[in-house]
Amino acid sequence: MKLSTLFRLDLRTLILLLAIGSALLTLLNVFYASYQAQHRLLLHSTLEANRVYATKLAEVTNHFFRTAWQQLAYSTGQVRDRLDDPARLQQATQDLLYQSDNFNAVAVVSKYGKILAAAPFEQHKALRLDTEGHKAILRRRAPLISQPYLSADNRLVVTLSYPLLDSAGEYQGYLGADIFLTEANVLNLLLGQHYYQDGSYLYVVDSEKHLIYHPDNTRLGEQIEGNPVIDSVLLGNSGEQRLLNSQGLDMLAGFAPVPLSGWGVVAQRPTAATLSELNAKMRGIFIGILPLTLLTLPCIWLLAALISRPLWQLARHAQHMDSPEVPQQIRRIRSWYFEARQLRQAMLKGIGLLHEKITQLNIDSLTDPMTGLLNRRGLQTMLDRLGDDTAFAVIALDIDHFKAINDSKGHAAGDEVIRFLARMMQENSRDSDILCRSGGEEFVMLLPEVTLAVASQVAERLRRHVAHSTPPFVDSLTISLGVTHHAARGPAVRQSLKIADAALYQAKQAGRNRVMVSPDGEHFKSVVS
Ligand SMILES: Nc1nc2c(ncn2[C@@H]2O[C@H](COP(=O)(O)OP(=O)(O)OP(=O)(O)O)[C@@H](O)[C@H]2O)c(=O)[nH]1
Repeated sequence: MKLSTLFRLDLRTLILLLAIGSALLTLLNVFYASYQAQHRLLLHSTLEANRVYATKLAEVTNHFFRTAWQQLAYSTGQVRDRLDDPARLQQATQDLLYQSDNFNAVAVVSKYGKILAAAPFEQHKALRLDTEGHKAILRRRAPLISQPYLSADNRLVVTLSYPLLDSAGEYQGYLGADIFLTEANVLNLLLGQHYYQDGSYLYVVDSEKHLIYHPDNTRLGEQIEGNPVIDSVLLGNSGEQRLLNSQGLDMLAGFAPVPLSGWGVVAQRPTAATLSELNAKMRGIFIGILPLTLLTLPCIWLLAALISRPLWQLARHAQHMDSPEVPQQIRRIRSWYFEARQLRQAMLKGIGLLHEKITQLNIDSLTDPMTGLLNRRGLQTMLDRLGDDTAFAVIALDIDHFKAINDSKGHAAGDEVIRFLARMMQENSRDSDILCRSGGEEFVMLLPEVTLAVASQVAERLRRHVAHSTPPFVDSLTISLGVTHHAARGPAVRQSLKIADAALYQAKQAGRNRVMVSPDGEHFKSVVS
């Protein structure tokens, strides 16, 4: 089955579909484009915000280390050359611990690894530290920030140390300040201000990719592999990146290094959380414009219907252009815009020409071209129109000795004489009479609603006029006529025509130039004027 038959689309449906379809498509297009633009903008702004935030916190942390070392440096000045004064050492450690919230524990350690003073854990005094971290501090003899390590009492700790030199510049040990990563500490204070409710969070890694700070405390100390952002920040880079993190989550991350500690700060937000906000917003917009859209669609529908209506009506009438009522119906179509008006005018003109042509063809097919009288087909058509209910008189007539005219004056002259007689017939008849050239020089006249007596007078008058006329090419012209009457609902018309012919024959036989009347084909009577 053809597609066109399956979907019988007329112009009106097509315009409606096109108008509503393009309106909806435009709407969807605008909606999609704005979604895409918002999507790009949101991802970009989230990445940018995270980068700025990570950079800020990295700077704050770096600044903290600088001031912490200054604090340690100041305190080492207090205890230098007094390592043999336990009370003084103890006082200095306590002062360092309590003058700020920066450290969870402070200790003075001798160059042999022995704790000379400790706060708040005074009982640790005289302990010897032999962890790798402390050995490294003693070996390096420089301000250091340790890797996170498990302390003797099972705490995850980072130690900031500052070397203790006597007045001669001789290395005596170090002043160490611990930050307990799993308990309340300065890093929590610095980093914990982050706003977590929108799904974003912050974490810090040390130079060996251990988590030093993370909202999930249980992950502290965990070493993270396979995270491109961590790899980048530990190379000293700062920036922003969309990535799949070590747990396979799509993240929007900003990152920045902490130069003094070699740590990296990463602020990130799950992409899904970011986009869900956008989706909710777009849903809101969609719901917001929905009423207007629903209101617009009927308007578009109405407009499309108004535009298509005249075209649709014109197309419908075009299917019946030959019908006589169509021009009137087309004139009534309200063509309210230029193109429809032009189309209507063109159709009316076309239909007018068509009807003219049809009428002309009809006339041609029923008319004798030489005389303009009806031909045999025309006569039959008129008889059909009269029908059975109309009575009429029949006059059959014929030019006398026409052959002689033809022979002596020529065929063209004979034609001219025939035309002359046709004009005489027209002049001697009424509009309601039916005049026909039934053969070469033979004619028939039907006189509707006319009695035999009147028809006899008409025939006689015509005969007289012809006989007294001045015909072309010949000196005189006479005709013979046979008259009869056809009654309503009478015998067949053919029969009446035969009777008129018979009467004509009798007129010829009786000497021509006369009228012979016969009511029945058996009795004939010559008309005398
Ligand atoms: N010029 C011309 N002659 C025609 C036409 N049709 C028929 N004729 C001629 O008309 C003549 C008719 O001749 P006939 O039938 O013998 O009749 P007639 O000479 O009129 O003699 P009657 O009728 O007995 O008086 C013939 O010569 C036809 O050729 C026509 O259209 N034009």
